[in-house]
Amino acid sequence: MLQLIDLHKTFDQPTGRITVLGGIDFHLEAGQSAALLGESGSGKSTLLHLAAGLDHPDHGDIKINGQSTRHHTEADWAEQRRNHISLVFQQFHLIPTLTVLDNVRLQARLCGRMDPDYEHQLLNRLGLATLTHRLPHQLSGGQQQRVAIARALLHRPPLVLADEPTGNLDEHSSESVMALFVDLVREAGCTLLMVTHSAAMAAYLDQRWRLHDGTLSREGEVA
Ligand SMILES: Nc1ncnc2c1ncn2[C@@H]1O[C@H](COP(=O)(O)OP(=O)(O)OP(=O)(O)O)[C@@H](O)[C@H]1O
Repeated sequence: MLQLIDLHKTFDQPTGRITVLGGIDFHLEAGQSAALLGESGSGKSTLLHLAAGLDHPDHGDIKINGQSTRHHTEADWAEQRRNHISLVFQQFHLIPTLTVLDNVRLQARLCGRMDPDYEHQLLNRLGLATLTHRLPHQLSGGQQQRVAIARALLHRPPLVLADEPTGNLDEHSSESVMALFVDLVREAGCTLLMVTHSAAMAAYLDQRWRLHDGTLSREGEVA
């Protein structure tokens, strides 16, 4: 489903050029979930951005569903994100002028995959059923995160890329929401790559990978 082949990424900084990803190889089968671990600054967000086409590698290839993205234009990537990839990032990127319900429906509408039954189920499971007419600023951080999750899953995208929120939610509520998120991703049959700082969360996923010194290695499989 998602394949990263010899990905290299450097950045120019005032002190010189730094290599963040120095030849990354990674493969995740459809329906599998993987945790991406690593110290702060090890390149986790960079890797996620490359996999989503929000930034591009110096060289290497990203294959999604077996298709190379090497020659993708920005329009191709936008189409890919609209139809095949959902992003759940630390900033929830809700539209402030739209209600909860319209925010939840946003991506499904864009790609023409509305599903009233699944929408009903998602809103209930995520505790949003009574909040559908509110605006994002009338929600807590945790509620906003759950809206972002519902929006990411309503159209059942083949690939979900997630950056676990750390700063603005307390550890307990963050972990319980992310555990529910992983359950929903599994039930929807999506493939998941998730940055997490939590060992408990990582153990909940099928695979664990660690970024260190520009290389990615797989850690012990979870039974
Ligand atoms: N656009 C950029 N220009 C220059 N340097 C960058 C850029 N984006 C990231 N970096 C650098 O690349 C390195 C990896 O950053 P990245 O955000 O991917 O790390 P991370 O593992 O996600 O960190 P954290 O866990 O703190 O979020 C850091 O040293 C960062 O300063």
